[in-house]
Amino acid sequence: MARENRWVDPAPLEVARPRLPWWTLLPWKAKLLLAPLAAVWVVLWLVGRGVRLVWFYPLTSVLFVVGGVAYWVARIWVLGGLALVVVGGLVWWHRDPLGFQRRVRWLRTEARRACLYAANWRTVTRLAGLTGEAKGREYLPTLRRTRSEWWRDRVRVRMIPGQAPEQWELRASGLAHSFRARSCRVRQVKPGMIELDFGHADPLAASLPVPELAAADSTVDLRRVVIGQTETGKPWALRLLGGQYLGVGVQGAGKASVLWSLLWALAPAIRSGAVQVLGIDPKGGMELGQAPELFHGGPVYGNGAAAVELLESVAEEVRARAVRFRGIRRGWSADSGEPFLLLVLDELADVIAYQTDRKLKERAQLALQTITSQGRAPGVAVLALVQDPRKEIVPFRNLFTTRIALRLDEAAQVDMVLGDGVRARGANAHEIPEATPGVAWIKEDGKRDPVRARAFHITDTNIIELRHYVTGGSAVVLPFSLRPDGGAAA
Ligand SMILES: Nc1ncnc2c1ncn2[C@@H]1O[C@H](COP(=O)(O)OP(=O)(O)OP(=O)(O)O)[C@@H](O)[C@H]1O
Repeated sequence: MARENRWVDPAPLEVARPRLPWWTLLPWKAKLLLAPLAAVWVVLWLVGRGVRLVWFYPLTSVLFVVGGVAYWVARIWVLGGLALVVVGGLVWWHRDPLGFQRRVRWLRTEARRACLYAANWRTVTRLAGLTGEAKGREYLPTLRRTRSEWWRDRVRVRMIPGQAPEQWELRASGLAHSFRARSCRVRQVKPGMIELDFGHADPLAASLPVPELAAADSTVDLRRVVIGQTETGKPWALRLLGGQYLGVGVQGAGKASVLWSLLWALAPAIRSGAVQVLGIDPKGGMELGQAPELFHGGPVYGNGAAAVELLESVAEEVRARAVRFRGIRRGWSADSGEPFLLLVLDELADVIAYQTDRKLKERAQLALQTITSQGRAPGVAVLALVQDPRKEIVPFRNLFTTRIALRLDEAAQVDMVLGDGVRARGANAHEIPEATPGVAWIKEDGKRDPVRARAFHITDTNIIELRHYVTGGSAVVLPFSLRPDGGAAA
């Protein structure tokens, strides 16, 4: 019974009929007339493919043509020369792989394009769901220019219509795995065009020794204070004039190196009095107490009334300067005759969140909000460091124009510090290895893409050198065991 009811395919051998191109249906006379046009089109298409090939593989094309001509003229010598070049290249690569990769960038670019990206592009984009289909036609994102550096490949992509960079950001991890990279970041180049950054190595893996202190009579450009290096090898510069900085990182993330690198770069201006640094160190002086001479009037140790009063006095100065500048100048400049003020808060949470005295806590929050929101024009900047970025701890994170995420514990913390969507653009501060303190992701207001950089490594010896520099050699540095407070002050 069951057998009789079984469904039988009425046309088991019927397959999808192939769709013939429209021109095959034309009468033969029309085909004859259109034949020369079709021939011209085919030739133009071939020329276009050739030009494209030369554009993407210039070196290989030149070598191919020159090699072919030379081989035709003098066979044996060319073969010998070629063998020598190959063996020489292999020896160089074996002895100095990094130098080889740095110098022979063009070769690497073309080899990686041909063997990795062009070879797998279609399959990977299809499997990653980055292709599209409309009216029976498949749309593929186009692989454009590629550039290989020793630590990353930059791959430009023309997206298909209707696609957004965010769709690529969602697939970034899968793309990295498919193209055998450690990471993949998506950058927007122009409408419809993105650049994928496939990282293979960390250019910030080695710590950066601090440069020599600038000559005492040199001027410091407060719009460009260099405190380290970005992953592309450019200086990591802070725009102190008009900027408010929040640095967040777990214990040992290297927050102090951001602070000391900044003071190091400002040293000539601190020495001349053009910049006055005010400091609060709630950890009893463990950090700022290493160089108290750098701070105008000495740092305040602790988070009590003295710390809050200092904050309030800076807030008052912000208001007073605004009144003094009114109608005379739009913002602070060196010729105003007033020093630029930099307020350094080593552990912000201790001052504005962990206060047991509620009144002090409110006063501290109010003063700091005034400074960060109004300090730009009167020439007052803040560098605040904190371990915990939660809203309950720093309720006014958005008042800091630049946020620096050093190593963090969780992905959610990255969003809290850098803002929504920045992590999707590659800023994985929670993945910074413990072995690279001082590495950070930086997000500046008004700039779409975050930057990855590392601060200079400032040692205890450097800090002593800095103290002598700023005091003109009069700093008294006691050996650790002789310090009255067990190491904090001199
Ligand atoms: N930029 C850097 N390059 C290399 N090493 C660094 C750098 N910054 C810090 N370190 C090293 O990492 C360790 C911890 O650094 P640091 O004290 O600056 O961290 P932190 O975030 O301030 O920690 P904490 O919150 O406990 O004060 C130190 O041993 C220091 O020498």
